[in-house]
Amino acid sequence: MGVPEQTVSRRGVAWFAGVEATGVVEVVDVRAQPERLTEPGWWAVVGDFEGSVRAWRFEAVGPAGPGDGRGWSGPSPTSWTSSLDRAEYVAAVGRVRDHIQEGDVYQANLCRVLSAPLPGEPDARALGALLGAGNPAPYAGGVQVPGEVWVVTASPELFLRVEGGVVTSGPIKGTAATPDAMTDKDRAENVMITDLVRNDLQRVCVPGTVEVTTLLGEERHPGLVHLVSTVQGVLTDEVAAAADLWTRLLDATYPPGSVSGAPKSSALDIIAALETTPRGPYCGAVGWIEVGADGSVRAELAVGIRTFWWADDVLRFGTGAGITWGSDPEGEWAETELKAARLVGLASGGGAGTMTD
Ligand SMILES: C=C(O[C@@H]1C=C(C(=O)O)C=C[C@H]1O)C(=O)O
Repeated sequence: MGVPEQTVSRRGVAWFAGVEATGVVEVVDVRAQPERLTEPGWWAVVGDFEGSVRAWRFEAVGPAGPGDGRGWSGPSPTSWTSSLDRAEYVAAVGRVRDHIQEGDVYQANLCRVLSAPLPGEPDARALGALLGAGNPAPYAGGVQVPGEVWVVTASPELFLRVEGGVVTSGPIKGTAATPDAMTDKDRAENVMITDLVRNDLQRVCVPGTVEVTTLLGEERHPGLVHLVSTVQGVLTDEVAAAADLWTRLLDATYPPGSVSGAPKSSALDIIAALETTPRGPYCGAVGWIEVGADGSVRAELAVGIRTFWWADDVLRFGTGAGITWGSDPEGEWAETELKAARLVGLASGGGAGTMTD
């Protein structure tokens, strides 16, 4: 990995937002030991969609170089398989629409996980460099601690930023290949989730301070366009000063609304019933938390979409779409293909796409 052996710390690397960190000092379960994240330090964070959120404290933190993608040797483009194939995904979209008709939910984000065999722990930083060159993303980064975590993200979506006592979230809903292909259905999807995120943030913010500062902003990302809203609020003094700040923030907001659905609890039940494999870090949280010497907290956690993770000799990547009553099942399948094609192509050595049906 090009990481120097540390004497007191374990081997590991994390990179986010122009920072590269090496040498792992400790790992904590964020929800069970939130007070550990009030001590000064820089932490890399990875949360599974299913609920477990861990943070690794790093010893040495400095500016990140561009990295070198030449060390990456990915799976063959034809070796990927999907947890739900085209027919199964289309049928599951129909089931979500049945639930919408029944009044159980008005949106659910339905996902599938692509996997490909990749024996031997690969070099996460090398994949990060490759994606950085071929698919730049605002929340790009990654964490590799051998035997503990291996995640590389090209996420375009902000889950939580905390800075100066203000919490910000940037829910994305609405995906199209070009701006003119964005429909009323995409706008409706976004508004539903923006409202949900407002409600989530309200639980930890001073009443009246939660605002939608951008509604339905259009953002271009490599190969696609998204609708992005921004919601922010002022943390209550009690929450901002709490030793269990991170438990409170996560209890209010986790898992992210955009990759769950609305109402969130019903959407989570439907997802658990229809999806056939855990999402893991996909649709969870990936990013960093920095606690200053004065105890001040800065953090930026992305929604773990457009994200690769590796374990047990298998490389994985998730892709999904928000389903509403207005969904066309084949169109939603196509949207999941669009979200995966470029990144999976890059990780497969610039190969021919996802080839999952
Ligand atoms: C689930 C994914 O994306 C989510 C769904 C989106 C949508 O339906 O438009 C957009 C961004 C994400 O919140 C994914 O990229 O895999």
